[in-house]
Order: sequence, then structure tokens, then C-alpha cells
Amino acid sequence: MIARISMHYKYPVVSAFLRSFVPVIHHNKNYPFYNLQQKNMLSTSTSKERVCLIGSGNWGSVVCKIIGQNVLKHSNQFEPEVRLWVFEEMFKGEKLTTLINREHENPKYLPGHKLGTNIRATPDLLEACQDATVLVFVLPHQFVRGVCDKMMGHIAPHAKAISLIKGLEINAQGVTLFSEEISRRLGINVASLSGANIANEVAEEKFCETTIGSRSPDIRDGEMFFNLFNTPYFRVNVISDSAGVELCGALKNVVAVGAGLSDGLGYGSNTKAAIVRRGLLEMRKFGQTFFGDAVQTDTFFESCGVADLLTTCMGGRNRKVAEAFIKTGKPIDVLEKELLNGQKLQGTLTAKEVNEFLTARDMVNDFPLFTTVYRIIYQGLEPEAIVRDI
Ligand SMILES: NC(=O)C1=CN([C@@H]2O[C@H](COP(=O)(O)OP(=O)(O)OC[C@H]3O[C@@H](n4cnc5c(N)ncnc54)[C@H](O)[C@@H]3O)[C@@H](O)[C@H]2O)C=CC1
Ligand SMILES: O=C(CO)COP(=O)(O)O
Repeated sequence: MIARISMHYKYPVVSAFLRSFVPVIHHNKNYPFYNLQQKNMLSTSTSKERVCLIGSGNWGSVVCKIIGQNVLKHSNQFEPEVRLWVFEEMFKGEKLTTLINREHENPKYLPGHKLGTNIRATPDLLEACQDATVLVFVLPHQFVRGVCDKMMGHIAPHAKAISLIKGLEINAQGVTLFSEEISRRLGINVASLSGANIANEVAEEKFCETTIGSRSPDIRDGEMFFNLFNTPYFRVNVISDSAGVELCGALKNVVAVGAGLSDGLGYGSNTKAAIVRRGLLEMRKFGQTFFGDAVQTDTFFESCGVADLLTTCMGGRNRKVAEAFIKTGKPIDVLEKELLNGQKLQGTLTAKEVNEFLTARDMVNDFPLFTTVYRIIYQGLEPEAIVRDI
């Protein structure tokens, strides 16, 4: 069963689906909800998890570095080799996979940071995920569908997955979380991870927090993901509201585009704060309206909520490109190529997708910030509308 929302069945179905999972809430390393028996079950397990990352961009590479270190740290739980699926491309005359395997670094998407010698990059998706028991999806959201289609029928039956994707599967027909879309296509449980995590800062090991949403009925999955990601500089909190984690991660990108427009116009901190506040309200309203009580208000106070909204509006790529859109007058796709060196924007595309969804429900006026961002970027509305029309 999948929690896809359409005109025919709205959020009560989603809520029932999400509520059907046992709530799992582990707060940091103390695991107050763990009992001894469950811990013993974990330590006596004989088979180790084999991890595969699907995606090797800017964030994918940083996460690969973290996972590469953690599988060695938790060697009783994980196989030492981590597979990294790379969308193959040439870089300075050589294949990116060859470079990663030889230099232990991704020179295109994360230059200057070693990934670890236990990482094995491959351009072959099926080889990468063969026998993997833990799949980490970290792709720009526009590529997920095609990648999942290729993986269908090639996944270990008991594999678990986690989605680090910040986007939604959303169009006029309905909205689906990527965790649910991947789960539906591959038939496996999928958790989510999102937080205030600008990749280059995490790569430099500057302290930050992140949120994992796990609604797996097996409480050990939450602990496994905690061990896979948590470090002293990347502090993980595991909560049960997986939908809220993903929704925040996707929608804050639209708000960040608004913040960038404001910066481009030379407006100050107060204006940006107003956009952030309005954006947060629309994010919560979107959750309440289309996901009902499947999305919890507390989640907006986790790293995936207000913290990610703030950092993306201050230092993210969506903000940067939107600012340049105002200052240069160039189209977004041109700026994406010029400024991001192959990295992908998520916020402008999400603004368009959200607008299609809202238009189909005659609800664009209920989300004035999301709508205004869309109209400025795609319909030539004057940029000053970013304060006038919200
Ligand atoms: N970069 C960041 O600071 C953070 C990003 N995220 C999220 O993580 C997700 C992945 O982002 P990044 O790793 O930064 O990626 P990225 O923005 O660096 O995107 C480039 C990646 O897309 C791949 N790609 C290009 N064309 C493709 C195709 N046709 N099929 C499959 N892959 C293709 C490239 O090979 C490269 O690996 C996004 O949803 C993003 O919002 C989340 C937290 C932080
Ligand atoms: O999600 C991010 C930080 O948490 C990165 O945001 P940008 O894609 O805008 O860089």
C-alpha cells in the first residue's frame, strides 16, 4: 500500500498508513526506548550489513566519507567495503569512477576530501546494489524514478533503505514521499534523513545535527541507521515522523529560492527573516492539509525543520542561484550550469511541481509564498512581488 495522495483519497489514508507503523523514537545516543533484550538481539546477530550508496554528488560524497568511517568503527555490524554507484562521466579526460577508486576522492563533486580506501565506486547500478542489505539513496530528486526502475527485481529481499533526497514525487495528480515511492517500487522499508547539512561544511567536520525518520516496525533499524551516520560532528536524532522529515527537506528549498530573490534585490536580514517565517508557516500548512496528523508539529523543531530552513536560506545553492537570477537576469538553467559545476538545484523544480499540485486543487492562493516564488521564476512576475504578494 502506498501513501499517494490524490483527489480521490486524501490524507486520512496517508495517516492510517503511517500510523500503522510502531512509533520509534530514539533520542541521540541514550536510546531511552531500547531494552536490554533488543540490544542483545542486535549483538548476537551473525550477518553483517552490506552498504551501497546510490548517488555520488556533493552530498552523496560527504555521506560516503561518513559511512566509510562508520562501517569500520562498527565492524561487528557492517561489512568493511562500501559500494558507491556513480553516474559515470568524464572528468579531466578520465572516468570519474577510475579517479575515485584511484585517488579515494571525488574530484568533481567534493574536491579536497578523502572518502576512505574502503569505498568502491562503480558505474554499474546492479553490481553496486547486488547483495546490499542497506541502500542509501542520495540523488537529486529528478533522477530517482529512472534509477529505481533499473533496480526493480535486483534488490536483496530483506534490504532496508534510507532516502537522503530533498524533494517530493509531486505533480497535478498527487504527492508521494520518496521513501514511499522507493518502497513501492522496490518492496522494501525506507527511512529518511534530512537536516541542516550544507555538504561542504559537513565535509570540513564542522558540527551540525541531522534527523532520521524511521517508522520501521523493527526497532533495530533505527539503531542501525544511527550507527551508520552518527559522528561527533554529525549528530543524529532518530524520530518516528519520517513523513515530516522528508516534507521539511523538500519544501524548505522553495523558501530558500525566495530568500535568494530577496538577497538579489538587496533587501536585508529583516526581510529574509519574514520570508523564512512565512515559509515555515506554509511548510506546516502543507503538511497539515495534505498529510494530516502523519506530520507532527514537533518535527519542525528538529534539525530537518527550522534549522535546515535557516541554513539553506543563508548558505545554500538554491539561495545563491536565486540571488544570481535577480542580479544577472539569466535563466535558472544557465545559472545552474555556470555556478554549480554539475550539481543540481532542487528548489526551483520543487516550486514548479508544488504549483502544479496546488493549481489542480485550486489552492495556489492558500500558499502565497510558494506561489510567488513559482511566478517570479517561471512566469516573469516582477521580483518585488516576493514581499508584496506574500
Ligand atoms: N549538497 C548539499 O549540501 C545537500 C544536498 N542534499 C540533497 O541530497 C540530494 C543529492 O544531492 P547532491 O549529492 O548534492 O547532488 P548534486 O547536486 O551534487 O548533483 C549531482 C549528482 O547528480 C548526478 N546525476 C546527473 N545526471 C544524472 C542522471 N541522469 N541520473 C542520475 N544521476 C545523475 C551526478 O552524477 C552527481 O552525482 C538532493 O536531493 C539534495 O537536495 C541534502 C543535504 C545537503
Ligand atoms: O539541503 C541543504 C542543506 O541542508 C542544501 O541546500 P541547497 O541545495 O540549497 O544547497
